Amino acid sequence: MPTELPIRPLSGQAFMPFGEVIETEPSTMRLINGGTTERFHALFSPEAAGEGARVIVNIFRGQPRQFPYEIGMMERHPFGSQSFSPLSGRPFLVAVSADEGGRPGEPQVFLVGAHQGVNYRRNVWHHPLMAIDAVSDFLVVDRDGPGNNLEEFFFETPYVIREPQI
Ligand SMILES: NC(=O)N[C@@H](O)C(=O)O
Ligand code: NI
Repeated sequence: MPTELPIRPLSGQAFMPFGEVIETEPSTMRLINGGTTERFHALFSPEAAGEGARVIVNIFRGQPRQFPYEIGMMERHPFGSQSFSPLSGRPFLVAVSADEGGRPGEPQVFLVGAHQGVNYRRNVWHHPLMAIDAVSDFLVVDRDGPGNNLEEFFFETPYVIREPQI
């Protein structure tokens, strides 16, 4: 029987072990362009490890997940970070896990607001993109280069999440 996972509110604190929340955090703001622009500075630093690696910027167009949704697997990218910033003005879901002896522990699921993004630090277990409600575009900053940058783990018994209340 799949274990149901709660969907938690996202905060920088709660997400700290896994990466960064990309948002207009007041403490990061500095005025530029003669005071006409607020720069929320250095929210995270992309990681791209290995000879010949580079940071790249992509757009992912995600199909909405149907609920109840089974989280049957997690993945991680050993050579680089990966960030998702919504371009369609809709919230989305992320699931992350601590590493437990080389496999993901029980996932933690967060609802990410339409004006927030997340950056998964290098080698952090996460579930692939989970768009909700409608086809949604995301600006994705991650790593390109030689080597296999994808490790997947399939759970013996999937977890399940219900439709988030938005
Ligand atoms: N495979 C791919 O580029 N996407 C995943 O890494 C993901 O986290 O969505
Ligand atoms: Ni990924």
